Amino acid sequence: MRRFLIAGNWKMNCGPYDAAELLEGLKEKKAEVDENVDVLVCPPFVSIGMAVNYLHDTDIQVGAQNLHFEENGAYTGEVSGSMIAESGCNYVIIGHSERRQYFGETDTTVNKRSHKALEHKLAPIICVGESLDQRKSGEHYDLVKNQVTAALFDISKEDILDVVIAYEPIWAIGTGETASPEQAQEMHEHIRKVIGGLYSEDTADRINILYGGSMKPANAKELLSQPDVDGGLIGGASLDAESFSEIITIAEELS
Ligand SMILES: O=C[C@H](O)COP(=O)(O)O
Repeated sequence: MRRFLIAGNWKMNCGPYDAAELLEGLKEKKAEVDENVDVLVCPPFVSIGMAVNYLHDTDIQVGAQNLHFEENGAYTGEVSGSMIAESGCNYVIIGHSERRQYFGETDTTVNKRSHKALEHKLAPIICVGESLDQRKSGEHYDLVKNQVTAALFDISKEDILDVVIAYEPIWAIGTGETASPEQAQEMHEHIRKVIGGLYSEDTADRINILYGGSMKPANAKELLSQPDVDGGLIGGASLDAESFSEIITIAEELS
């Protein structure tokens, strides 16, 4: 039985002071969360330590937004999986389209990072999704299939159970334009079939597939009601304690 995962990706927002304010608001509204819903915030690296300390007495977990695929060494500006795990995180976002677009992330590095995350018992939230042009030209299903297949290369049948996939159509990220519930469901079902083909149907049934792209309280119910939508990876709306907690409440009501 899958549980909803409501994850906030803060992106490059909220240093420690702003993070404290945001988490204070979130704690007031949602320190306790229904047992069928997992809640996660992914602050920038500099705010992770503070968030972990701040949230230790709540049901809210903390994750990172990226990790390096090497263990340690001369990689100025990078942060390793062991450092993230040691900081108290249990999830890490990998392959977000913004990293693919601005920082040269490829399917190969997404796969390497996913292996490294799993090695450190961090659940990788692997992001996939198409651009508007790719959707218009009808290549979105193949593209997402290839992204998922490449990301999961050589991941064992045991480790796959800790992987989370986030479907984030690039055209819906930060644009206010959301995939319709039908579009989200179709792609999530497709992703589940791809995983079923790579592993087994039973395994695919156990994997959480999140939707990301302008999810907010006004559209969360419809999106989360789709049978293959198991939660959200939420950008803008996670920066507002009220909106984020409203989405959590919607998930609780649906679970
Ligand atoms: O990781 C989160 C996604 O990029 C969605 O961002 P958004 O909710 O601001 O559209």
